[in-house]
Amino acid sequence: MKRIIKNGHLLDLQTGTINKRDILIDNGMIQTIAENVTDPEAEVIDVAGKLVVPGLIDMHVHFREPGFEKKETIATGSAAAAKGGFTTVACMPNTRPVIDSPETVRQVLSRAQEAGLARVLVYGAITVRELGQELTDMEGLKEAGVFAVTDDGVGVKSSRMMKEAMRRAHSLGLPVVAHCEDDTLAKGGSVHQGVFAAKHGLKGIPSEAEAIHVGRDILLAEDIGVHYHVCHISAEQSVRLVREAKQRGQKVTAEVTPHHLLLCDEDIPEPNAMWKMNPPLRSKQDRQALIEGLKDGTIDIIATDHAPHTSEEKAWDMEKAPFGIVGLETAFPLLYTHLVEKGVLTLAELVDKMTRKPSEIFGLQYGELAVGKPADVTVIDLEAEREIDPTTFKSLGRNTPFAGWKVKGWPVLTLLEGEITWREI
Ligand SMILES: NC(=O)N[C@@H](CC(=O)O)C(=O)O
Ligand SMILES: [Zn+2]
Ligand SMILES: [Zn+2]
Repeated sequence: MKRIIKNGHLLDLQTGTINKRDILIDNGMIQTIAENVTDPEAEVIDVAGKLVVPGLIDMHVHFREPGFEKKETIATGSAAAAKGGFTTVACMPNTRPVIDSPETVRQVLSRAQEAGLARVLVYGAITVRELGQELTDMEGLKEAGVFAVTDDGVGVKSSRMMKEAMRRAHSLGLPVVAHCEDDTLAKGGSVHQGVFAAKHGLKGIPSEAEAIHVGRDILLAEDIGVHYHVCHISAEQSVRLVREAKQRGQKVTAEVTPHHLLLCDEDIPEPNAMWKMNPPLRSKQDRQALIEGLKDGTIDIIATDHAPHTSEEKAWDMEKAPFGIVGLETAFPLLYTHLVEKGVLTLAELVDKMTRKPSEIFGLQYGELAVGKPADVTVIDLEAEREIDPTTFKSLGRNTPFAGWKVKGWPVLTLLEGEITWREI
């Protein structure tokens, strides 16, 4: 089937300029991009005045299937992705069973295929059941389709285990993606060790709990040459370590979440698990360092760490409730409103860090609007302003601290390989 996305405002990521263009899609691929395209066989969708960008890519989501289908399923997570303007997402393996076997990888991929609303990439675990005791069969995982390995949810405790994992992953061409957390420092904490923790007498998680792993892993990776990627970077010290490693030419990359870019511990109104996530919201100064790191390229990409939990679990108190907040359906409007409109990032910088750059660092084929590429296209209404209302989410997770925030820049049309996955235009 042919489609024309007509009169869109296409953003040139290099120059930041916007050009009015039509996109002709045929057979799931972009066939033509030009000022005026006509084709009598094509369905025309007029998106006059709306921003047209490559389908957004989120390299860090938790879809909870298999095992925790009350929190999210691959189908509901994919629907949330589509509504949020995402066409490609990468699923973390901390499911039950953990995605540590080829069989589970195949199961997740086939569920994603059935749902059909997002392109789902799958991370395999580094260690069996993410227990840090024994490496997974990375070769088998790769054959089954994983593109990278991680034990997200927990840090890999043993340096020896991490080093061996890096060697094995590197020999297979798999990036090692790390949740950096030294649990001897972090254990029992529910918020950042800082102003808020002190005020409320809560046990804090210090920044070093993250930075120690970042530093350790950079040292371990140096000789091996593996692509090492830091998940949800949150502390100033970690940013510094990644910056230095990059300056030395090491293949190190990092991601930051929308919440760590927009919030700090002082923004937490009172102890309430909607504000509980791992790593925790850190200090104002850390938040500033993340923004600087993103601007100077130390931090490569933005990823949501979409982590749905049930309302029941998130109603528990701060110490008992699970860590995590959802992100797919709010990421773009939040970042557009609070970073682009306020002049912190340009629109081209924001879009780049959510499309082209993730594709580049992980060697994917997506994230670009160009002839001959898969037609992953997201159309955004930059003027539409709405309050964030968790009851309207496609995600089963309603856990967000951003409920009630009035934001602009909502995705109104998402196409995955030319097929409509979200539309309100
Ligand atoms: N980020 C979180 O707060 N929670 C994640 C785990 C993780 O990303 O480490 C989860 O699985 O719920
Ligand atoms: Zn994590
Ligand atoms: Zn995560």
